[in-house]
Amino acid sequence: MGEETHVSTTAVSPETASEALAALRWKRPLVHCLTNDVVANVTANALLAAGASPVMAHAPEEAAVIAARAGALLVNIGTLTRDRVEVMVAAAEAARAAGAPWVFDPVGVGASPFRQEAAARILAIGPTLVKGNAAEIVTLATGRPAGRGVDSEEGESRAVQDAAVALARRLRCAVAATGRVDLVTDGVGVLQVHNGHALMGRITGSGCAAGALCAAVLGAGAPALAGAASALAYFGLAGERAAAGEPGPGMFQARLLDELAAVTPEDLAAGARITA
Ligand SMILES: Nc1ncnc2c1ncn2[C@@H]1O[C@H](COP(=O)(O)OP(=O)(O)OP(=O)(O)O)[C@@H](O)[C@H]1O
Ligand SMILES: Cc1ncsc1CCO
Ligand SMILES: [Mg+2]
Repeated sequence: MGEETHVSTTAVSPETASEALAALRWKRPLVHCLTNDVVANVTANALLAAGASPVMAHAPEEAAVIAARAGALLVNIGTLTRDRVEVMVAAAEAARAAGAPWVFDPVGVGASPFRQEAAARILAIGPTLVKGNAAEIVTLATGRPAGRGVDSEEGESRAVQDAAVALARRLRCAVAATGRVDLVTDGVGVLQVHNGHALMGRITGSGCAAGALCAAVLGAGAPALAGAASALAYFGLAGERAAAGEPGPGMFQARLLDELAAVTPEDLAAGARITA
C-alpha cells in the first residue's frame, strides 16, 4: 500500500457531527444489538443515554425478524458460540435485505481460528461499517492475528491506516480503527478523530459502546464515513468530559453515561476534533 492511499479530501466538519447527533436525538432509532455477555448492559445504557432505543435479542426464533424491523443492527463477536454465529448470519442477512445499516465489531478476532472463521462468514454478508480496535482491524486486513485476547496492543502507525484502507477497499464498506486517535476510512478518504481520553481504554466495553453508537448514528440516517466519525467524536467528547477531575474507572464509567446524555449537538459542534 503506497503513499497515494491517503486522500485528504473527505473533510467532516464539527457541524456535520452536530447534525448527526441532532438526528439521533430526533429519530431515536431502534438499535438491535447482538453483542457480548460482558457489555450488554453498559451498551444498552450507552444507547439510551445517547438518545437511541436498544433491543438485545439473540433467539434464533426472532433475531432476523427484529433485525429487519430495526433502524440498525450491531453484530459483536465478543462472546461467541457456534449457535450465535448462525443467529448473527441470519440477522445480518435480514438487515441487509431490509436496507438497514449494520455494524460489525470483530472483538478479539485474532484470539482463535473460530473467531476468524466466523468473522469471515459474517463479513461476506456486506456490513455498512466494520469498527474494531487497531489490532482487530490489522488481523482482518492481513489474516494474521494481532493483539492478545480482546485487547489491542497495536500502536498508532502507518500500518494500521494501511490495514484499514485495504480492508475498506476489499469489503467495499467503511472501516473504523479505534485507539488514542480513531481512524475512519471508506477506502478512499481517511478521517482522524482526536477526541477521547486514556481512561476509555481502562474500562471494558468502551469499544463495544463505540460500535453501538456508530450503529445508532447510521440508523438515524447518517452516511457511513461521516456517521462513524461523528459517533466516535461524540463518544470521545463525552469521555473527555467524564474524565474531568480524574475519577477512577468505576466512577468514570458512570460519568461517561451521564456525559453521553449531557452532550448537546451544540457542544459537539464546539468540541468535535475531526481532521482529514
Ligand atoms: N488512549 C486513548 N486516548 C483517547 N481515547 C481513547 C484511548 N484509548 C481508547 N480510546 C477511545 O475509547 C474507545 C474504545 O477504543 P479501544 O480501541 O480501547 O476499543 P476496544 O479495545 O475495542 O475496547 P473494549 O474491548 O474494551 O470494548 C474509542 O472511542 C477510542 O477513541
Ligand atoms: C473482556 C471481554 N471478553 C470477551 S468480550 C469482552 C468485552 C470487551 O470487548
Ligand atoms: Mg472492541
